[in-house]
Order: sequence, then C-alpha cells, then structure tokens
Amino acid sequence: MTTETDLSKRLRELRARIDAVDGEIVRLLKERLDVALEIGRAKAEAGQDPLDPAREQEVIRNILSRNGGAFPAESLKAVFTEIISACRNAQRPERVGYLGPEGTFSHLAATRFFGHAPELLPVPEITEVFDGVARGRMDHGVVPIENSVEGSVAQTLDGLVEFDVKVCGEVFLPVSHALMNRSGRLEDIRRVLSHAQSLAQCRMWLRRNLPGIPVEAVGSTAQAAARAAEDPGAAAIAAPAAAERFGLRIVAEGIEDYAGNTTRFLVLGRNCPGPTGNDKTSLLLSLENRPGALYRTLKPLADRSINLTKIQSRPVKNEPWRYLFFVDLAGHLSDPDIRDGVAAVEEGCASLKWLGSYPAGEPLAA
Ligand SMILES: C=C(O[C@@H]1C=C(C(=O)O)C=C[C@H]1O)C(=O)O
Repeated sequence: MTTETDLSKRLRELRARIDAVDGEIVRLLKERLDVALEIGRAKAEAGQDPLDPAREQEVIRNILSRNGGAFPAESLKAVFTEIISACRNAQRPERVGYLGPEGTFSHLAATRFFGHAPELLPVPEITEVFDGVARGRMDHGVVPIENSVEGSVAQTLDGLVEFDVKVCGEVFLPVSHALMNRSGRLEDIRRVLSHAQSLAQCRMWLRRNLPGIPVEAVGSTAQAAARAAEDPGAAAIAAPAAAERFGLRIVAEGIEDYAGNTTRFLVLGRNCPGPTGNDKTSLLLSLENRPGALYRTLKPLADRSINLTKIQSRPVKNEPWRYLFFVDLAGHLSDPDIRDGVAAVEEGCASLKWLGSYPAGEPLAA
C-alpha cells in the first residue's frame, strides 16, 4: 500500500518536472514574443496592420496538425489564440470595439476572435463600432451580421452601406440563451427584457412557459441583465455568463427555440488580409430597377462557378421600392477568377462596393 509520505514524495518529484516543463514553455513564449516584435517592426516600417488573420489561421492549422491529437485540440486552440493575441498586441496595442456592455454575445465573439490581450471598447450602438473603426478611434470592431434563426441584423447592413470600413474577418458564435432574475424563480417574473434579436430567438419558449407576460426590447442582453438586477419583477434573456456578472440566478437554460442557434459576426478594420485558400468576399451592389437586373448582374459569377454564400436585400431608404443587395461569395478578390467575375458584375450594375475579402470562419458546434 502506498503511504501518505510515499505519495507526497512522488507528487513532489512529478511536480518538479511540471515546473521544469512550465519554465521551458515560458522561455519559449518569450522567444516567440521577440520574433513577433521583430515582425511587428518590419510591418510598421511597411505601414502594415499587425493583425494578419490569414497567417493566424495558418499558425493554428500548423499546431493542430503537429499535435497529432495528443493534447485536446480545442484546448490547444484556446491556448494558441491567447499566445497569438499577446504577440499581436505587443506589436501594437489594439483597441477593439463591440456592442457592449461587457457580457454581450458581441463581447464573447470579440474575445473568441481577438483573445484577451487587446483593449476591448464596449459601445452602446452597433453604428458606433463602425464610426470608431472608420475614424481610427478603434483598430477593429466586431458586429453581428446575421443569426441562423432571425436572419440579418439591419443596423449592421446599414453600417456597411454608410461607413468606409473593410470586413477583415468573420466569427461564428453558437448562441445559447438563459433566462435569469434575482430569485431564480419563474413565478416572480412580471416582464422579460432582452435584445430584440434574442427575444425573437426564444419566442416559442416564452409563449409556452410565460404566456401573457410582456416582453420588452432593450439595447443589449447585458443591459437587460443589469436592469433585472435592479428589479425583482424583471427577468433577462442573456448569455449564461451574464448571470454571474450581474448577480442573477438562472431560471432556465438553453431556451432558444432552435438547436444550432448561431450568430455570425463580422470583424471590421481598415485593411483586408491576403488570401488563405478558404476565403470569402463581401460585396454591396446597387442595381437598376429593370426586369432581370439581379439575374444579369450575378450571371458572370454563375458562369465562373463562383459559389454565393449569402444574398440579402435592403431597401434604399430615400427611394421606396429600390433595393441594395449584399452578396457574399466564396473566394478572395485577389483570385484571378474572382477578380474577373467581380469586374464583370461591376460593369453590369449601377454601383459596386467591395466590402472586403477575409478568411472564412468556422461554424462551430455549441
Ligand atoms: C507575428 C505576426 O503578427 C500577428 C501575430 C501572429 C502570431 O502571433 O503568430 C500572427 C499573425 C499576426 O496577426 C505575424 O504576422 O506573423
């Protein structure tokens, strides 16, 4: 039988080995940081943005393929997201804007893409993220563009029309909602607060479980949680993590009506990364109001077998019944086929705005 002293001796020896390995990891991290800083200086001389999402994807792919499955892949990815985050932020401190306050799904998406090193700037409106990036108050921004259940986010589409920014990345975030209030009891709920998108994603659950209880849309899920913390009759629909942040109790979790509920976020910047071989290009088209205009405009893409991943119309606000079209396609503008196809589209429509080309994000499981 192993005695207590034997065990503690064994643990001491093994822990000494862990400490030695950790020391080596830290030494290597410092070495990595020095190389990153040198890269940062080279980029600064060339006037280039430190962020290179294409290269970051390559780094993650490399480490996953070297791992051979020995270390849990998701953990390895999370660790390297933070290592890259720190290396990038050391090159030039980054400011990343998002729809706040802290605890929103936009906050989670920003952290998933950028890690924890950058300074995150919460703002109360999606439009302010666009404005901050366009004017240089923020280096980057993260905005929700569409939800798998509720569809496009109008304010973001309008921001893409109005502001001179580029899409330089995308993040897919599985969205699971929790209902929370001060007591944790369903019977105490007199009204339910959340962002309009989240209320819509839980509509059937609310009708079944809280029939007749009024709902109220507020600026964000985190704002709803903050209000519920002050009012015992109010409940909020928000990310489960918001409960802890705002001192609330969870009444029910996973209350979204459809499994696989996912929101796609765009990463905004002032430049676009180079091609990775798995990219998307976002375009904004304005068409003449003529029969077959959309068909004829998009035909050059079909002729080249270019895959459209999204098409969405949005009214031109001061011209009733005229529409703008948002088109996402698979490929990078620097691919010759895409460049030719997009040039032909431009010839056939009233105007075309290239919103950006960026590495395709990975739709993740919850
Ligand atoms: C170090 C670089 O800069 C940034 C940091 C990276 C990293 O830490 O691996 C990768 C890409 C860039 O976002 C680089 O471009 O290689």
